Amino acid sequence: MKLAVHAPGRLVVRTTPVADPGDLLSRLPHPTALAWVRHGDGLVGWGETARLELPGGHDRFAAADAWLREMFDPAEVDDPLRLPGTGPVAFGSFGFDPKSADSVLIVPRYVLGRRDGRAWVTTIGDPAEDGPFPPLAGLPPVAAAPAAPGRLTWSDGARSAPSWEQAVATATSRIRSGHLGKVVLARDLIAHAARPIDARALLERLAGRYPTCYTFAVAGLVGATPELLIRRSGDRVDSLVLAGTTARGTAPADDDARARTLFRSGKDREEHSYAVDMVRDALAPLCTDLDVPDEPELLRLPNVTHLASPVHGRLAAHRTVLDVLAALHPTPAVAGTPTDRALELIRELEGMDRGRYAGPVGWVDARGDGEWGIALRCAELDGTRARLFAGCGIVADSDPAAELAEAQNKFRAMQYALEG
Ligand SMILES: C=C(O[C@H]1C=CC=C(C(=O)O)[C@@H]1O)C(=O)O
Repeated sequence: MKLAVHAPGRLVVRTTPVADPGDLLSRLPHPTALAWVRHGDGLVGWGETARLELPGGHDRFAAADAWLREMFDPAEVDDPLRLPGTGPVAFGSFGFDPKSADSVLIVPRYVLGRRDGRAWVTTIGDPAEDGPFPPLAGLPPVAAAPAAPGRLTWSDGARSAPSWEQAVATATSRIRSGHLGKVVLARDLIAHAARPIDARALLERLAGRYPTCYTFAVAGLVGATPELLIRRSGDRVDSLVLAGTTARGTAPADDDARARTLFRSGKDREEHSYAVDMVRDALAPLCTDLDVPDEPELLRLPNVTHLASPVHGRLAAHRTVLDVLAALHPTPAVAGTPTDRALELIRELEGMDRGRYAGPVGWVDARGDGEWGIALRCAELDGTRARLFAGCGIVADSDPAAELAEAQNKFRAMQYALEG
């Protein structure tokens, strides 16, 4: 089922410790950036040693895992650090819908990483194809500042605001009639820029304003997501389940009042509990210990406050991060409950293909460690065009106008990144 656009022979991989690089993103030499950064730590990559584009299907995670193992298992690896993210890695971004053909994995030629005070560069190549392959001798230089996209004009995506509100109203009536419990409906918005959009300019702005989020770029999908779908480090797994949202207040007292209202809101707690229950049910069979909080906490971001449940577990047997995310995706934070009915309603009501928005995005290494978020607060870049996405969980009591306002607030992360 797989279509390998470019797969090399035997890889030679060298990881070398380096001095603290400072801002990882500033060292990306081209606009075709790969990135996964939070609080300054993470991985950035450039160049392309191998690429896999996958058609749709529920088995796309297993196919990706098998392809990586075929390539990474026989690799000649020199990795004195042996940390999550050292040695060979792939960045990836999967289509949201199992019917979508948009999933992509990229093994970069160069990776620069930092984790807990240690930094490294990794060179990944195929000497048979590339000739003698020079590893990076040290830190790559700081690149010239990327150009901003310039003047922007905006247009609706698949649905205008009133048409999307109508879709939300239809969803609430289906939910009230007992057809399903929750569905997440999204809309898209198009930005047209004066100049080709350089992902690096957006990444810098997002990482500066949203340091607690995971700022990412994979094959033109760029964003800063607050939602960690799964992190695997050895037998430990962590997830941060988000669902339930309010706008930030204009002053501290107003902000606190909004946060309290969110915390007590039956509608938002219902939205949240669908997501937490599903993550618990998906992880429980895979874990010996699983810690799921009884009550959510509040996660405050510059544009919105979310209900958040941090989940931690220990894997019972060897599973790669891709095995675990296959069990989790799509959660009710982005699809709904029950999943199949929610997916059908999304296809019927959104009037668009989500592509990789709301799909898993992140990285995986040869040991099966990795970090994957849900691709939210993001845009798909194509030359001078950016397609932004935002979605909202809909339950029986959802109000279309309030959901539209919530989607506008979620768009603000990428609007800020583009507009500065
Ligand atoms: C679907 C999105 O957000 C999800 C994550 C957090 C809160 C959500 C909500 O309150 O609706 C959504 O479930 C999005 O940002 O596009």
